[in-house]
Amino acid sequence: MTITRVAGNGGLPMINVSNDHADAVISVYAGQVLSFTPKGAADVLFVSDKAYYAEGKAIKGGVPICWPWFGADPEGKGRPAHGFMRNRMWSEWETRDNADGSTTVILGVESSPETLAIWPNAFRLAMEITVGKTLQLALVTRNTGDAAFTITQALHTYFAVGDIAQTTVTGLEGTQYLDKAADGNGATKQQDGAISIASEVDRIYLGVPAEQAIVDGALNRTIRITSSGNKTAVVWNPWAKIAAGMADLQDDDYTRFVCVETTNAADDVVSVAAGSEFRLTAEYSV
Ligand SMILES: O=P(O)(O)OC[C@H]1O[C@@H](O)[C@H](O)[C@@H](O)[C@@H]1O
Repeated sequence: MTITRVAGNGGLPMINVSNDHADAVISVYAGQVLSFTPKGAADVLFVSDKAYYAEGKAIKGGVPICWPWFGADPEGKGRPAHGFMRNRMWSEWETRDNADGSTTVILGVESSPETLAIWPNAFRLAMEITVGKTLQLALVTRNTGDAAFTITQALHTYFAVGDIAQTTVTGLEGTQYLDKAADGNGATKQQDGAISIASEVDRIYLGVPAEQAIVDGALNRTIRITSSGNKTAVVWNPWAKIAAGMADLQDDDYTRFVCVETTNAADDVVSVAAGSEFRLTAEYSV
């Protein structure tokens, strides 16, 4: 038995996965992976001890899903930042054990009169999660309507680090980025060397390669990220002042995580034709 269904924090439905390779906690609410712990290793993901576990609120940590838009409402209608999937109940669609000892859980949401009132497009959104030696994620958008629609999106992953001051993000050297912590609409800047974080960092990297790494000198480990379907990636750490203003973070939590997000953001807008699907994938290994 690799899967146990439990009432998790706040009574939210969660799936615990435990197999020969790893343990994981997956919240059906928000379609969100909260923990991925390869056997013998520390958790790859960070979740705030002050996270909210309540309908209508986003859980601070793990792998929140931003969909069908990343960041502010693209139409300026006052709808919530990062879309409306990270704060609603999803459904369990499928679970299976695979021949290589990994376990797959598929969660999903289909459009309903309620979602159509927020965003007028028919869809079927699936989050495919495979827990094995690595954590494999696929966010699959199917257009079930009769006209194309566009989306931006993110796997807004909070990676656990031992100490942000001893952490660098590699793989984005030489790429251009939009600096949201300065003037996100200004000219792009070029990444010079590995990214080290010593103040607020909120950047959309453009034209990114398929691999990045988080090199953690405190935990003495490297987390590798391999992605597909994205031309952009976001690196975010709020640093002290913004973290202190977030009720669902402890003041010093900013030292314990970095978000390296696989995204379709900024001008990386995806058009999904009627009847077709789009896959955004990421794989994490340590
Ligand atoms: O606090 P939220 O809504 O979860 O967003 C967190 C951050 O998410 C990042 O992806 C954005 O680039 C930041 O601008 C934002 O502050």
